[in-house]
Formats: sequence, C-alpha cells, structure tokens
Amino acid sequence: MTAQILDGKATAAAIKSELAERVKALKAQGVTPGLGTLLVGDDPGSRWYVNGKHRDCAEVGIASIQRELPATATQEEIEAVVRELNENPACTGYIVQLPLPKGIDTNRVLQLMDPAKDADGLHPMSLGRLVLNETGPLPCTPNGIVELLRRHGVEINGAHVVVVGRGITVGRSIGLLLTRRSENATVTLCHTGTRDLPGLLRQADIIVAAAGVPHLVKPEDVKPGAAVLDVGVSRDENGKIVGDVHPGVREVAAWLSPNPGGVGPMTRALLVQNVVEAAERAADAAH
Ligand SMILES: Nc1nc2c(c(=O)[nH]1)N[C@@H](CN(C=O)c1ccc(C(=O)N[C@@H](CCC(=O)O)C(=O)O)cc1)CN2
Repeated sequence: MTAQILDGKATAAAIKSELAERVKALKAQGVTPGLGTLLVGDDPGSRWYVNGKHRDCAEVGIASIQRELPATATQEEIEAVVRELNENPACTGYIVQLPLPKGIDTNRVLQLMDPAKDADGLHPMSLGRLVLNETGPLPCTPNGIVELLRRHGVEINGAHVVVVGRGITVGRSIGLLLTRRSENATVTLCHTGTRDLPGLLRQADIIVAAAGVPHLVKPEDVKPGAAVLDVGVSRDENGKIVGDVHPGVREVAAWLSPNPGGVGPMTRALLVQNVVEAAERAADAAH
C-alpha cells in the first residue's frame, strides 16, 4: 500500500479562495480586515513564516501591519508594540510570532493581547473558550489538521488519535478540538518521555507527530491503514526540512501529510480564517 497524500497546499488554496469571497463581503460593509504581526529577532524560519502570512493575506484582500524588533528587545519594548497593536484600528487581528527570544516571558506577552484581536487562538481567553466549548479563534495548526482530514474524507468520528508532542501551538490544544462532540475522537497525548511510545503509536487510527524529533515515527510503529500527519520541523545540514515521520511510513499508512506541503500551509490558511472571522464578529457587534 502507498499512502494517499493529504495535500495541504491544494487544500489551503481552496480555503483561501473561499475566504476571499468573505473578505469581499466585509469590504462591501465598509470593513477592511488587517493582520498585524510582531516578529522579534532574526530567525530566518520565523521571518519566512511571517512573510508567508502576509503573502496569504494579500492574496485574499486583507491588509498587513508588520512590526519588528531586534533579538535584544526587552519585555517592555515587546509589550509596548502589543499595546500599540491593541489600539491600532487598522489591525483587526494579530499574532506574535513564536518562539520569542530566551528571557522573554511569552505568557505575559500573550496575556496582554486584546483577546478580540487574537488571530492565533493562543490567548488564555481563547484557550479557555476552547476548553469550555465556546465560539472563538482556534489554534491554527490543530484547526488546520482537523480541516485537512475532513476535506480528504478521513474518518475522525470514533478514531483513536495518538498525538506526540506537548507544545502549546499543537500538542496541548489538539486533543481539546478532536474530543469535541462534533469531532468525537479519542485522544492519547504522548511526548518524548512517554514509556512505550511505539506500542501506543501502533494502536492509532490517526497519528499527529509534532515532537520536532527527526524520523521519530517509524514504519513498524504504524498500523496499516492509519492516517499520519507529519507536523515536526527539523533541518538537516543543508537546511532541508526533516519531519518527525520516517519516509518508509508511506508504504504502511493509508494517508500521509507531506512535510513540507502538508500541515504548514494549512496553519497559514486557518490563520487567515481567524482574521476573517474576528473581523466578521467585530462587524456584527458594530451593527
Ligand atoms: N504565533 C505563532 N507562532 C508559531 C506558530 C503559530 O501557529 N503561531 N506555528 C509555528 C510556525 N508557523 C507559523 O507561525 C508555520 C510553520 C510552517 C509553515 C509552512 O508553511 N511551512 C512550509 C515549509 C516552509 C519551509 O520550507 O521552511 C510547509 O510546511 O510547506 C507555516 C507556518 C511556530 N510558531
């Protein structure tokens, strides 16, 4: 068996063209959504992601507000930009690109954001809403993964999903999303300290590999017919992406998300969706 591809690039393009129609409708009501980004430091990967987010926004008609600080920025300097974005009427939603440099209290920065402008779904209020099953912005990567599975017809209802990785952008929040009644999956959250990880992986109908450990998920760890999402990003000596999933998994799984070209583009498309939805909520509240 060779796995079918969970094509994140094509799916993200379809989502963005749907969103472009919603942006047109907002503009007809006199609302122009604007995505703000705050990039601190000079990590080339983070810069690439931020530029990509602005390219996506331009594609669907969303305005861009870009803020940058050097890696030496203090907590106070970062918080001053967050306050400015909170007050800036052109910025209807924004993100603080993560990770922030060492020594910065990330939670304090995220808490200071106006929750109504949280485009990443990572503000404590948004994460609380996710726990309480209330409407609000959802974290982009978990939401992108669910949408990628849904649009390829992969059965989530009743599936056993094994997640590897406990980071805040993916591992911790995806279980909350997948165990909602509307998705109805059963989720096991694992990490690099999990005893008998291969044994747990072998029970999974769906694997979400987000540990950032190259080739952590091996072909012999995968149940034939499973869907496997490769989220982790490491780099080889030439700067080429190495995912968390061994290439041999292609011969065992029924579905596999490529890396690059799988979950990454979906993360960006679902960010655009959060920006559009925040602007729609603000427009509804103003009427
Ligand atoms: N504030 C946030 N910071 C970070 C998040 C996040 O959701 N919010 N997630 C990741 C990085 N990320 C978005 O910011 C992200 C990662 C990857 C991609 C992507 O499209 N990747 C391409 C490959 C790119 C390459 O060659 O390097 C792909 O997978 O095809 C987009 C966004 C951490 N920080």
